[in-house]
Amino acid sequence: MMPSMLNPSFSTLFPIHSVPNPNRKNNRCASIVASSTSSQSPPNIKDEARRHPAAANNFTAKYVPFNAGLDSAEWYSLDEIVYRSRSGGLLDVQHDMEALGKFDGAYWRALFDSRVGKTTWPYGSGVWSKKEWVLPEIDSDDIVSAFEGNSNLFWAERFGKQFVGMNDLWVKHCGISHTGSFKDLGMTVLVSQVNRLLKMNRPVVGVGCASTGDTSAALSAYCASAGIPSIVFLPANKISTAQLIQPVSNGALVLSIGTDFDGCMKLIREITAELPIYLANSLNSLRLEGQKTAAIEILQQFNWEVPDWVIVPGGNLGNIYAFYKGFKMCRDLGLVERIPRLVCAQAANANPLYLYYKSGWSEFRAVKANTTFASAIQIGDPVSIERAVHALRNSDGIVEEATEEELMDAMVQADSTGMFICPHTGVALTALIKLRNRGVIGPRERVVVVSTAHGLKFAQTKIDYHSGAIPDMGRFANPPVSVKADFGSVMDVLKDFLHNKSPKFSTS
Ligand SMILES: Cc1ncc(COP(=O)(O)O)c(C=O)c1O
Ligand SMILES: N[C@@H](CCOP(=O)(O)O)C(=O)O
Repeated sequence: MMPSMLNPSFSTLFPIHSVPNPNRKNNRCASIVASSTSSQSPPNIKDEARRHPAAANNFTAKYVPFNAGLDSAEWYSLDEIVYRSRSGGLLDVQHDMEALGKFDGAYWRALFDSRVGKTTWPYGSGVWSKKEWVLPEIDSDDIVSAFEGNSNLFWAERFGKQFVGMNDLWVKHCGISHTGSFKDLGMTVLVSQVNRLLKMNRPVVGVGCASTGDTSAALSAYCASAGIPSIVFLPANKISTAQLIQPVSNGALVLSIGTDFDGCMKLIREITAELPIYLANSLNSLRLEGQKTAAIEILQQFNWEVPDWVIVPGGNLGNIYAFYKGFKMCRDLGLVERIPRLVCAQAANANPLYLYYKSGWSEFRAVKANTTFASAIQIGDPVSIERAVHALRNSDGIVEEATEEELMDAMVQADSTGMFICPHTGVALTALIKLRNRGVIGPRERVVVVSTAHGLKFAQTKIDYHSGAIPDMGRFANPPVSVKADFGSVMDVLKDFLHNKSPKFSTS
């Protein structure tokens, strides 16, 4: 690897510029930009980016069969429409690591750090701030972005101390995002590439996915933003109202189909093989290039220190591999020296990976996924099973599962410490509780739990828990108290409450 002294400085190669205020009079940049825009329109951040093109570099990426070596004879340009290898296996996006490795870890750390918190197009996005590692060849003009990523990584102090006896527990809140889940990270990449393909007149009439509610929300939003038709296949009555209204609002063609997610996934694969509809599920390895940036962001937020464990809820199983890939690239390119141990957490009602893990990776069987409150991971035949196994085996990883009561109680307990998490994050927290109880994770280890969606998408599930509507559940319910509208009745309730909270408190 080239020592940093020999490298051109990153600010020479990738200049960072402040963005002019298009409304400001006598804007210094206005006259320069005017030549590239219509005389009527004020300059915007894309115009500004055009004025400062990144220096030419030789970074490239291509599709290869999953797990192929660096010299794979089978490969495809990212401008081809291909989801499977010749043998029908998964694909992976392979970067030119030799070209990237000409710059040392310090260089990449400084470059990525320099882009955080800016509005420079497209680097203000947490995904596109790592553009060279994501889609190095795409023109910045073709990118469709809502400046996703850069999600908060917060210290879960009270949950850590009270429920798992830990002082160094963190939550990476990928649900605080444009459409309320981590899917935005992958969808900005996929839809940007489709935007590019359309400009190249490639045969694409729209983009489609099967979904348990979050992929469809992200797909419809990014497509709507770029004016590209989107089509979503949803299992009827199996996603939350908040998730359903997202693609409806964004103008997608919404098909509510009388099957489960696995049935929808099978259908979309058949349909995209027949019609020029581009497939947006994580079977398409482009998505994972965006999702892997959450792992890079975690390292960055810890000032490039590596946590001991990262726990990720798993369904179709693309994300666990995306995390592995992000961590591995950081290690291979010298940004950090090791990778964390990964835990994939599944709902016991939809646990094919867990069963495979328990069999010592000897026998994989798809299952019929049963209904779970963690509805976005109600998946029995995950498309990325090989990717997940690779990630876990190479990170000394573990698979855990959570029953319905465990995942709901964990969610509610986390909420009681000030979070408002989704049930899938409840699955991940259950895995943490179990691994702490068994002593696998130590009290002083640094753990990151990945929160994958916003709790507001699952408000009804929380209402059902707290109102006692779910049989045999609700140990930690906190239902509203109905009280008559008079001073005495309100005082009675408050005295009772304060006395129970603190027996020392006495109002008599
Ligand atoms: C909220 C949420 N959490 C977790 C997952 C699991 O991610 P993956 O399918 O990549 O395993 C999904 C989607 O599947 C999801 O929507
Ligand atoms: N939870 C997902 C399921 C599909 O996963 P994908 O990553 O393959 O698109 C969803 O929200 O649809």
